[in-house]
Amino acid sequence: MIKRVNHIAIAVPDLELAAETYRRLGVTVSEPQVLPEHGVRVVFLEFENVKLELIETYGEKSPVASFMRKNPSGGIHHVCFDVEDLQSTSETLKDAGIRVLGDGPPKIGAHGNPVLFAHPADLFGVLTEFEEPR
Ligand SMILES: CC[C@@H](C(=O)O)C(=O)SCCNC(=O)CCNC(=O)[C@H](O)C(C)(C)COP(=O)(O)OP(=O)(O)OC[C@H]1O[C@@H](n2cnc3c(N)ncnc32)[C@H](O)[C@@H]1OP(=O)(O)O
Ligand SMILES: [Co+2]
Repeated sequence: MIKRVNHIAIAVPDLELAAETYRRLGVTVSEPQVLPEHGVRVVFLEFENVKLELIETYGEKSPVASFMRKNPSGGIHHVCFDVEDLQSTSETLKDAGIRVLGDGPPKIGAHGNPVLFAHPADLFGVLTEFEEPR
């Protein structure tokens, strides 16, 4: 089901400051993207072997707001895996007793691909995102 790591996300209190910090460390940083449907602003850090996603809360109902209240300096927020088929992934997760978050169809993520999230309490304390590359 899981093919590879797509990205690791770090929640930050100030996206511009975090982006500038990584630029100074020699990292290629994308332009900020606003994703109102996900309640975040995001930039990507490009590495040879993996992408990192820096996320900042956006809007009144950001799913990251509560995490930031508990972790005001920021912290590792989620890991994302590529999967072949999101529908069968959703069914496999549910069969394994792992809660899939949200009740509608998968949202489109920052890369233009459908994504879903599984509850951190059911995956060893790690919020886990699954993405189907198209
Ligand atoms: C950029 C777009 C997209 C992409 O394409 O890559 C993204 O990545 S968007 C990223 C933001 N979106 C999401 O996070 C969506 C899924 N998340 C959620 O639905 C919620 O955040 C949540 C996981 C259900 C938590 O909701 P919240 O309102 O924060 O509830 P609580 O504060 O009560 O948390 C419940 C429980 O879970 C623990 N928790 C919360 N967040 C995390 C986390 N990131 N990692 C690990 N654990 C987390 C929290 O501490 C609570 O634990 P207990 O206190 O033990 O109950
Ligand atoms: Co993500």
